[in-house]
Amino acid sequence: MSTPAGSIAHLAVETAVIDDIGPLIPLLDPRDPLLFIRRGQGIAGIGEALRLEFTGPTRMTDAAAAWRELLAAASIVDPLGIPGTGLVALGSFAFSEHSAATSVLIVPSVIVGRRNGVSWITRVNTDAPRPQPRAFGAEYRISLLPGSMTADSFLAAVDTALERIHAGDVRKVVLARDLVGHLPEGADLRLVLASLSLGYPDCFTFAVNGFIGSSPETLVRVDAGTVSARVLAGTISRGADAQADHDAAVSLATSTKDLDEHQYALTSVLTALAPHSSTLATSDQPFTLKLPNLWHLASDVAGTLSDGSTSLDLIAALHPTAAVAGAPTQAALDLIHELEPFDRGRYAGPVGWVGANGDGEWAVALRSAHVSATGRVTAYAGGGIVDGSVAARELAETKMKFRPIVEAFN
Ligand SMILES: C=C(O[C@H]1C=CC=C(C(=O)O)[C@@H]1O)C(=O)O
Repeated sequence: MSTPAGSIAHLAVETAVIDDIGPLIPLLDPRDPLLFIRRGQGIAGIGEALRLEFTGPTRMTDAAAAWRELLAAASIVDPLGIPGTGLVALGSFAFSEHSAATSVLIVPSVIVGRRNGVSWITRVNTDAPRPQPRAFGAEYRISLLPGSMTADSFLAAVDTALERIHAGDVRKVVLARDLVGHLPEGADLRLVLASLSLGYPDCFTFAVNGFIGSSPETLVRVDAGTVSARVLAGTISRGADAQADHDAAVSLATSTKDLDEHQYALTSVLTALAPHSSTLATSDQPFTLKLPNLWHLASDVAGTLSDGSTSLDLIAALHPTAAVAGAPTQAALDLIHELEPFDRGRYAGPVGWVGANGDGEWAVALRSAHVSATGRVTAYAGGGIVDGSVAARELAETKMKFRPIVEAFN
């Protein structure tokens, strides 16, 4: 059951164009940053005008309903009307309906953004001045060490998953493991965000309510009546030189095991979006997406929205895709619950933003870490297990996927 923490307030929202805002990360709160950017474009939030909290199986549909209610009571001046201007909430949702983690929509008091050379500021119930960059705090390094799922227990869990696949209980299941560490007193989280956005510019670097990361996967984007997604599943390490790198990409693109793993994820996205969109299209074959740490099999999906769904309605319809759960979905979720000794929290859930017209951009929260109020850091990475998977290779794959977060904290 979801429980919005605050009553739906009246929000007075005003967006204005400003001179180039410059880098967004130095403007953020060092300990409680709010951010969603890719290639330096996107939005940053300072302060909180409103926070809505949700839990349980209806956390996303409740958020969609609360957002509609909020909009009806808001007055919005938005001369720009481009993605990210006007009333915007940043959000992050728990992976599991059983999670103890709270899902949130946060309307910042001040939002600054940049897109296609245009910078803007949005003020919500405030006449606060334009935020100024603040010097970064002292550099720090922390080690992230195995948490409740050790390497050995991960190997055993993958073998159990393979037995269940061979028994016909499930066709694909995504298993993750955790790494933990502790921040020094007063640590500036913007240093981690700066490192992620510099190292992984093509990923969505995000920070919402103590949850940070850099995800390559677009769960859904809704923009002026169009809907799109980038589905990822299937992974191989980058080669040590140009030839080995090329060979790695070719071997991924022709691997039956990875193509199967990818197809489950793609089918789950197409099935979830079909009732909401016409002209839904994707390529015949996935392409290989190059990231600094690995190659992924990727499919871009695009269509026209046919039923006026908001981006929040669509994350509710899509989550969890087979890129982070498996197939069939419920059997995979049950197996994840059985084999993973932790609550995923908001790892692998939707993270992104929604605007006043319901448009928005949501990533699958991968390559991420939760930072608790006491400074405990918990990072997660997982991989899809299908017939043909090998436990030791899956463990190596999680190491590759941890690299962005491990290196950003180190
Ligand atoms: C579950 C994760 O990645 C997913 C997304 C891309 C590729 C994946 C894979 O090849 O297993 C996973 O489905 C993760 O990064 O923790």
